Amino acid sequence: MASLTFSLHRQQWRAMWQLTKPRVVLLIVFCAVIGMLLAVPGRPDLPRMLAATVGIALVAGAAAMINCLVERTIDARMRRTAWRATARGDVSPAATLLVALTALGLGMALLIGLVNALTAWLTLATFAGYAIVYTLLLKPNTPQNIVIGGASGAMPPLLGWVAMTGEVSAMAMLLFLIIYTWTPPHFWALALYRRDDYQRAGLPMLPVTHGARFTTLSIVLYTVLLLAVTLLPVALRASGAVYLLAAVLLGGRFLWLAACLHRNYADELARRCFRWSIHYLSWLFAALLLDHYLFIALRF
Ligand code: HEM
Ligand SMILES: CC(C)=CCC/C(C)=C/CC/C(C)=C/COP(=O)(O)OP(=O)(O)O
Repeated sequence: MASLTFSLHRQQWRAMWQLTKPRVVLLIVFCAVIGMLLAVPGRPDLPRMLAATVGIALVAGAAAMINCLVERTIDARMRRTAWRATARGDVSPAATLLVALTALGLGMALLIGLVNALTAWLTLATFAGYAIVYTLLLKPNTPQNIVIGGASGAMPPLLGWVAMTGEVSAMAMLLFLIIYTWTPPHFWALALYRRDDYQRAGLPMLPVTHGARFTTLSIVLYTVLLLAVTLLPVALRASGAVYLLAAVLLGGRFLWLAACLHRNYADELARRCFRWSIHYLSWLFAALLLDHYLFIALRF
């Protein structure tokens, strides 16, 4: 097995890297790091933070690789994913499994050895939630797949928080709740303009099972819920005016796009909505952090 890994060509390593879904993992890690920084009032413990960041990134990348491995036949049937090395057969399942398990092992070792046990076990549960529960059980069987499975995608800021404090707090759960309610509009916007892919692959995504009209309405409702949830940190006095302004402006644009999509569906608009979901989450978390540091600076 070991010689298998080392005999991979440079091109195959590049393909393996793509299987980790690097851009998704980047945003996951960004949210985890913000969870870490929000958890501590002053200067964070940098070595612990670095170990937690690399550990979470390795486990998240491993989860994405297992997802690509399990879904290689389905991926081959979809235009969006047919290029993946697992779907094309450019890397063998055994090599993919070995690299993923190595990343998982390294990530867990870092979390257990240099962070804390609670973070390590919660990260492992998140791995299992995505790579096994979502990928194997939920995704092929129910249109609520991402509503339930979204729980694993929502874990990163909570993991970051626990990495720095060793415990789960109300604010950590609130950060989880923000990503949890963000996930359905994020994914359904993409599933709408990719519905032919999902139909061909035989996956019961909401636009395939319930049609575009029901899906756009669901996006609007979840976006309203998201806007409400993002106001909770202010209601609980954990965040201030800068964050409030960002949450209202960013959420307002998300809701406006969702409403336009529901009123007048077009694939291009769904694509814009999906792209905005990513910018939205990035800016919202950046605003949480800015607000946190402004609060500290003004207090002293
Ligand atoms: C179960 C929950 C989720 C589902 C089902 C989902 C689904 C998807 C899908 C299908 C794509 C397209 C990927 C591609 O074309 O390669 C995507 C892209 C993306 N997702 Fe998600 N996602 C989820 C959670 C998350 C989370 C938690 C984050 C980050 C915090 C995230 C960030 C992104 C980013 C940044 C992209 C763009 C990737 C690129 O441009 O290559 N997603 N998502
Ligand atoms: C911290 C940690 C261990 C996190 C693991 C959780 C994780 C990687 C969540 C990402 C969610 C994601 C990439 C969904 C893609 O949906 P999909 O798999 O349906 O998309 P696809 O059709 O592109 O494969």
